[in-house]
Amino acid sequence: MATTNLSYYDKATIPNANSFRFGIVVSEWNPEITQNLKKGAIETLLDCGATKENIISWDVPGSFELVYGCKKMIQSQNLDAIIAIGNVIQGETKHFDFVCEGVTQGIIDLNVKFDVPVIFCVLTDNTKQQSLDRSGGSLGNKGIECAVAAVKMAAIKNLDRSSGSVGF
Ligand SMILES: Nc1c(NC[C@H](O)[C@H](O)[C@H](O)CO)[nH]c(=O)[nH]c1=O
Ligand SMILES: CC(=O)[C@@H](O)COP(=O)(O)O
Repeated sequence: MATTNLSYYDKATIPNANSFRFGIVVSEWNPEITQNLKKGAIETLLDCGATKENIISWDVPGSFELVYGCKKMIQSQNLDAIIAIGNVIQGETKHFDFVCEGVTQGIIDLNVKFDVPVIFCVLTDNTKQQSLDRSGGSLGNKGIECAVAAVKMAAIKNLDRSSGSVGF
């Protein structure tokens, strides 16, 4: 099923983020897209209770470098979740496939190797219009969706053994 609305969320189902520290790593490729994703993510984190002081942001050259940037951020910062933001648009060659596979597998590896949830906020689109539609356009903003995911996963990260289910 195609994406319908990436921007809707119900704050009643989201934990308060006021005690959580968030990282955002942003690809510089397609900045018109990635900066809108970043804007949506930050606005949503703040709306969910996060403070500006608890949100740190680094830029990397391209989506392929998101993996290394997130790794270094995990190793050097005390974070509860990271949002990896990128936009890969199909070109003439198979390079799209390798970049998408590399960043996807790399982020999976980070979630397995380290104890900080890394949220996959990478648009992998056939056309620029698809990216525009999903970064504040007709289909909403993937950055909003991923910020909500980051808050929810930060809550799970901070569960202690005595906690029960996390009711979202
Ligand atoms: N074509 C896109 C790229 N390509 C660059 C790679 O991400 C990487 O920086 C390069 O291969 C050097 O390692 N990156 C994107 O984020 N989006 C694209 O559409
Ligand atoms: C998606 C990409 O990696 C971008 O560089 C497309 O380049 P190309 O047209 O050479 O496939």
